[in-house]
Amino acid sequence: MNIFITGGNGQVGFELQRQFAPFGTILAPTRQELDLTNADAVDTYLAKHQPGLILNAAAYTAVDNAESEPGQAQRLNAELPAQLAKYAAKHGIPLVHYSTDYVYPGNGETPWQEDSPTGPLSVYGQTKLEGDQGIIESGASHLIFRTSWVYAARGSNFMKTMLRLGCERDALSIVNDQIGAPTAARLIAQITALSFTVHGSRLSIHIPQGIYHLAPRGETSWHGFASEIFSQARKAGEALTITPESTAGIPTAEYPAPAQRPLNSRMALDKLESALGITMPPWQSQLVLTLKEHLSN
Ligand SMILES: NC(=O)C1=CN([C@@H]2O[C@H](COP(=O)(O)OP(=O)(O)OC[C@H]3O[C@@H](n4cnc5c(N)ncnc54)[C@H](OP(=O)(O)O)[C@@H]3O)[C@@H](O)[C@H]2O)C=CC1
Ligand SMILES: Cc1cn([C@H]2C[C@H](O)[C@@H](COP(=O)(O)OP(=O)(O)O[C@H]3O[C@@H](C)C(=O)[C@@H](O)[C@H]3O)O2)c(=O)[nH]c1=O
Repeated sequence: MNIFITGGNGQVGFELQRQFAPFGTILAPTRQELDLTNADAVDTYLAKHQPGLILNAAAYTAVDNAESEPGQAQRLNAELPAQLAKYAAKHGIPLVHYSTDYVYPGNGETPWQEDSPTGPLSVYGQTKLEGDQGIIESGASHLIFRTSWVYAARGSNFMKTMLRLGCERDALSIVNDQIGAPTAARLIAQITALSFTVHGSRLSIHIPQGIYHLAPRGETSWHGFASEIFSQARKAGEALTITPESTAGIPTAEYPAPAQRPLNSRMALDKLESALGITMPPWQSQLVLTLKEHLSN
């Protein structure tokens, strides 16, 4: 069976390639091989390769740039998922898609449920929400995993930015009033694989289809995440110029950016945990693993 992974070179896509390799032939074309902004090229690719499963890990993830490039974000985050879902529905194959905490409005302190009212604050969040809606409306067999604050040993992410700045700077100011859960890309791929069963040469979704929050347990701020990165990196022997005392927590208002971020990115995990019969690990334990992989590269 052909397993079509979009965004296979990204943080989540790369981990999906590793997780799903035992289950079929991985097709993960690079941007040069298949430009996903070209809808006709995507249709031609699907017709040629006839995948038995689609894992859509491609997205326009540059949150600030999306404000000035809404057309690109719309194509990647809204139209592409709907296009893939239309194909999946027509051919009776499952589709997995990844969405974000940025679809929620960010008010209050209560964790969002999967059916909480949405209210994106940014072009990125709005286009991602439209992607979710396009999949649900398509009638395809699907899983939509809403995750948050993704990081990995590869790609560009907050952990790697902090490790770089932590070796270059004496002091850093980091927002401490946006609260959420940093999620390792590897965990996302592992949970995705756990959601499938093997039937002969085919894979099928074995939990009820729909939207699931996918994040580790616990919560922190970006400042808390940075502090844990610095603390674990120091323990692992990294020569950092930054110290815990020189890392200041600041309100979002003091870190102006083109796109507004939600303050409350807490996401309830009960639906995923009960569907899979698991307890998600604490976010700190995932950082240990990812940092170890990064430092060994
Ligand atoms: N990063 C995060 O913090 C979060 C991410 N998510 C969601 O998780 C999913 C995966 O995110 P993540 O792995 O971090 O994303 P990345 O930004 O790491 O990867 C995105 C991938 O999409 C590919 N891509 C983008 N545009 C095109 C294009 N025109 N043609 C072909 N490929 C393209 C990129 O290709 P190339 O390698 O060539 O750039 C890259 O491989 C996304 O749906 C995202 O919205 C949800 C919550 C948090
Ligand atoms: C580098 C830096 C960032 N920050 C803040 C900015 C921002 O509020 C926060 C995180 O920075 P980032 O640029 O990683 O933020 P951002 O790109 O908004 O991260 C988001 O990406 C998309 C794709 C998602 O779906 C979200 O879940 C989330 O992970 O840290 C500081 O306060 N100080 C700093 O020195």
